[in-house]
Amino acid sequence: MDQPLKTVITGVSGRMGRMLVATIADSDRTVVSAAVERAGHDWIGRDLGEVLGGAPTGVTVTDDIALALQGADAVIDFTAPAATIAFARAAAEAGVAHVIGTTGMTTDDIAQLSGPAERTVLVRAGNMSLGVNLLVQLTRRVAAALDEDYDIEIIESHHNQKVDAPSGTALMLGEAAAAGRGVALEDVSDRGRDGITGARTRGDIGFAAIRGGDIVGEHDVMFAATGERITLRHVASDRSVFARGAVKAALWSRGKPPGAYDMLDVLGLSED
Ligand SMILES: NC(=O)C1=CN([C@@H]2O[C@H](COP(=O)(O)OP(=O)(O)OC[C@H]3O[C@@H](n4cnc5c(N)ncnc54)[C@H](O)[C@@H]3O)[C@@H](O)[C@H]2O)C=CC1
Ligand SMILES: O=C(O)C1=N[C@H](C(=O)O)C[C@H](O)C1
Repeated sequence: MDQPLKTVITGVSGRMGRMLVATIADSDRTVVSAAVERAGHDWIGRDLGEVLGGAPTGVTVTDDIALALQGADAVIDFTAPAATIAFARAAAEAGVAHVIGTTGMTTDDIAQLSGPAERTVLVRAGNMSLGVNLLVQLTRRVAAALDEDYDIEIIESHHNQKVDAPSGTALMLGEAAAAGRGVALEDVSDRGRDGITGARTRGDIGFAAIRGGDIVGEHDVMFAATGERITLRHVASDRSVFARGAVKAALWSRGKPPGAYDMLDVLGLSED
């Protein structure tokens, strides 16, 4: 068997960072080799196990990404767009695979990942769960089978701490629906209805975002026509589905050539 994958976790005190530490602790194929938080965070300089309320692990939380990447095989990154761009450059420099779950990235942010992806393996997805990635493929197929008599609406629901909208998953589903229809999402996307909006434009793909309580992540893709409605739905009730997908992507990265990949590649669901 291969040596356990030496994995760096960024944003380690966050909702996903903590879930990743727990997921890796349950695996004999990966170990946390370093843990990163933002400068000034009160976990910096402290033992990861102790700040999580357990036994010491020997991993000291750091804000120095270059140091954290030394000798590592992969970095799993669920943080924020500016941090992720900086980490992509550092991972490319260190030749370490970069698994990105961060959402809310603009087109310009994403363009800044193409240089790093020429130098290392970069896997990025707005949702790392198997279920959502299957839903992406189903959405593309249903959109291809139906014409514009079926209005496509994407409704996402998340917890009250989420900072970006529409969710990364909603945008993945929108891209899939647009691809199924053979159009560019940017040409048909309707993201901000408020006031006297006028009637719906035929062919648009609409987005709606709900924020409340501790909702982990729910996504509906609705195809609404006169007289009938089809809804494809995914409900995440536990963040472990995202963490398991991210760890799978990190393990998959081993030995792969540099390039930009997504979870469809990792899961073998890519149809292109
Ligand atoms: N692709 C997927 O499957 C999923 C993606 N996400 C996305 O992951 C991101 C994080 O989500 P949560 O864990 O819920 O957020 P969170 O706010 O709980 O955690 C983010 C963490 O990143 C840290 N951070 C920010 N800037 C940093 C920097 N420069 N260096 C080091 N650490 C830094 C913060 O201090 C915080 O601990 C969001 O963009 C979210 O949408 C969340 C769940 C699943
Ligand atoms: O912020 C979250 O929590 C989530 N973010 C991702 C997204 O933006 O789609 C994935 C998941 O839905 C949870």
